[in-house]
Amino acid sequence: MRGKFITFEGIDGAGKSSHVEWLAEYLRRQGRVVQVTREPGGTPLGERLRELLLNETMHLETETLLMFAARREHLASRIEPALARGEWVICDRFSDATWAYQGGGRGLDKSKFLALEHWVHEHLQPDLTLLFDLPLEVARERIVLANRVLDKFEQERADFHERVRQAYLERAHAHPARMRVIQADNTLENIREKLEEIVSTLC
Ligand SMILES: Nc1ncnc2c1ncn2[C@@H]1O[C@H](COP(=O)(O)OP(=O)(O)O)[C@@H](O)[C@H]1O
Ligand SMILES: Cc1cn([C@H]2C[C@H](O)[C@@H](COP(=O)(O)OP(=O)(O)O)O2)c(=O)[nH]c1=O
Repeated sequence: MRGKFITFEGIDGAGKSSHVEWLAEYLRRQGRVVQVTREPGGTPLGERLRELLLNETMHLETETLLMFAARREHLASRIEPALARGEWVICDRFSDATWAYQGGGRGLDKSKFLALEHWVHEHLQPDLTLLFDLPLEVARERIVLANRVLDKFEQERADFHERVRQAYLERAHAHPARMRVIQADNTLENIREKLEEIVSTLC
């Protein structure tokens, strides 16, 4: 049987990475074979593109095309084969991030996003997308506390991140069967309980 494809989304500092490995372990304890991966990245070529995407300034369409180029490679060499083998794939960000960051944040024309999405993965969408949502100030505070080096996107102004957040919520509203909004301004424990409940509906 084909495996399940789960993606994590949300603004920077929402807490996605804190739950990705935890969810993988939770599913492994239930006997699933689980791969954890991320975008941009997930393949040797994708990781090289990630370096460029997170550090170099470039034209918005170049940025969008490189995100989808990395995704094409990721799907072909890693995600699709794993799902076909019956494995589950958990991916830290996928196309909803392009919708939110390049579309909402930077103002990419929606029709261009939709054309690329159709080209790159017309027949595949995640089985479940967990959208970590929280007020911008809480996410910012967490990033400051973690003392992490900020990449190109994290260095953007607050209004950029607010547009990203709103674009994610708009997308979740348009795809209620696939996307579940997690109230991420909550304790790790409460969030994990919620994730267990949601994921149990997939099994
Ligand atoms: N529910 C939470 N409550 C408090 N701090 C959290 C919570 N979730 C994550 N953090 C902390 O916030 C920071 C950012 O979390 P992270 O998982 O890296 O976010 P993301 O991957 O979404 O950017 C980390 O230092 C993490 O320990
Ligand atoms: C997948 C993807 C990510 N991004 C951005 C969002 C993030 O700021 C950045 C890298 O994501 P992420 O891996 O979440 O960074 P970190 O490990 O620092 O938490 O790339 C886009 O702008 N578009 C995309 O399509």
